[in-house]
Amino acid sequence: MEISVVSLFPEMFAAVRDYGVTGRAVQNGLLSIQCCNPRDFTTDRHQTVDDRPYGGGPGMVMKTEPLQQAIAVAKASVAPGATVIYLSPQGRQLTQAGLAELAAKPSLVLLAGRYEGVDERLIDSEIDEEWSIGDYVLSGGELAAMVMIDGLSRLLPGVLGHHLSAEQDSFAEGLLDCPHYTRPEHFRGMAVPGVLLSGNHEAIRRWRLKQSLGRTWLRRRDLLEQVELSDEQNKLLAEFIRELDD
Ligand SMILES: NC(=O)c1ccc(NCc2ccccc2N2CCOCC2)nc1
Repeated sequence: MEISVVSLFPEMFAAVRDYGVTGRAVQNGLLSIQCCNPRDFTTDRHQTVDDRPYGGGPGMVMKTEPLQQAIAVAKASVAPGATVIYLSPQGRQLTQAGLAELAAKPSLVLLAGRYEGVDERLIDSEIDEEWSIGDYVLSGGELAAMVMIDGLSRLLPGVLGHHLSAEQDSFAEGLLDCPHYTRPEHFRGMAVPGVLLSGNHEAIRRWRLKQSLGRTWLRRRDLLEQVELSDEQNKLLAEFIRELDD
């Protein structure tokens, strides 16, 4: 997957390009992340990328010319047919399903806005999709772009070592994750659930599924309503709920 980001702060993207799962994906050639800075496309002495808003009001708006030139260069630096995405609070809410859609695309250009945002005419003429990582306001689109990059890169073939962890990613099934444990076996007087020490992989699979179902029921009933449960899942959830009263 080729990604080119348009941002006034390209150095920020070291956080995904140089570390962890995404950093390894870049090293293995499974992901490429390039940056294009609109400031490099200014012609005035002050390298102006923003201007006062028509209609008055606080803050500044990002100018169209530097952005359109940066977007043109960004599109030219990735495979043709790139989807141009704008990260903003006004966008479509990003979910695991949305990430799966994005991970299937050959290339992306991500526009990270600053100031109070971008001239609407730039959005109308250059942006294919507007996405939001959640209902909150950030100082810029860079962190939202990195959240999207991280989430979709985990879905690229070959990025996660044991593919199972992506499949077992309970969020991929629409459920919350089960609890996890590692050594020591006793910590502050708390033991590890016995089933996890049993070596009985089928019992462990059922226990983990039951925990995912139960946690989703307790913490995110809204997610559970979107999931079609199998007979086994319904049975395990009923057991979990019954055991709550014990
Ligand atoms: N939820 C998200 O995905 C998200 C994304 C970006 C973002 N901020 C950059 C931004 C981008 C577009 C429009 C306005 C703004 N803002 C600029 C700073 O002032 C507030 C408005 N915030 C939250």
